[in-house]
Amino acid sequence: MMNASQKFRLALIQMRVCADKSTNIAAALSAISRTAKEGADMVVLPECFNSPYDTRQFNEHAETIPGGPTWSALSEAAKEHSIYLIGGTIPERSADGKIYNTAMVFGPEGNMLTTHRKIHLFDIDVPGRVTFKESDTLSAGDKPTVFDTAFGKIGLAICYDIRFPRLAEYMRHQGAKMLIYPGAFNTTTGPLHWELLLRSRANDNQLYVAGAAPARDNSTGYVAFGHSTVVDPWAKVVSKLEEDEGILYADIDFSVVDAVRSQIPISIQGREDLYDGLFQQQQQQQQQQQQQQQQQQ
Ligand SMILES: NC(=O)CCC(=O)C(=O)O
Repeated sequence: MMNASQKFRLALIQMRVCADKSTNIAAALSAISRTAKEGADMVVLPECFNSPYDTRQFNEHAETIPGGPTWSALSEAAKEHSIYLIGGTIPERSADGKIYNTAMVFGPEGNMLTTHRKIHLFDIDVPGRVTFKESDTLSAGDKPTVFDTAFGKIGLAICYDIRFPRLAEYMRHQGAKMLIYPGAFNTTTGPLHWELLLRSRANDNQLYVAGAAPARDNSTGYVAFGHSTVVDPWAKVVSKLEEDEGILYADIDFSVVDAVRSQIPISIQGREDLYDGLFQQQQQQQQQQQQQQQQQQ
């Protein structure tokens, strides 16, 4: 591990996912071991790396956290290689029988630091292009996640969560210097929105943003876009993969976050006094209009 406290080497694993859970876990472990040999301090797996991204398969692949085979394998890998490991996501079966799309985070001693349950479920319908309804089988999380590392604080959210700027803003206010999104965008929205969203969240919040995706497999029902990407606090893409399997490395320096925030100080220039009043006014006007409409009916 690098010693300078704000600098570290990040690795994103863009792997192919198949229907067999143990094959997926073995592939992840082998890639993690490669990243450790290349000096990675923090490693990120993609969304849904132990199961096909398919609502009909989540139940079969779901496991409890802690205690399931994926949890054990990742905990041991983090400890063996002395890395921070963000275990992409897996379908998690909770004590009350619900299933969540959940990311696990392990520290270099193999201890689980936190989990994040996807807050915004991916329910969209673009006719003839892409229709997906996570809420058919998944439940939504209700807690933003920011965790401490030796390098600084990191915010964690999952794929569709990236479309919601207020969640990112909240994590930034909690001290995050990087946002990590394990994500599986698709070939319809990916080309238009994936990089745009990663760069937008970086630009809005002046921090690093990393998106770790599964590799593309054209034989599956839902075809992932790939293109794992790291963006810096200037909103510049520093490293990006195409659609095939691969590992993306980026050398991160959190002092750049502080530099950008002091050079372009938007976080202290916002006119919250103005917006708060304007939003309240707008809400009052909408309520009045609704009341008038109800009276007229
Ligand atoms: N797995 C997801 O949440 C996909 C999100 C996505 O593709 C989008 O367009 O948003």
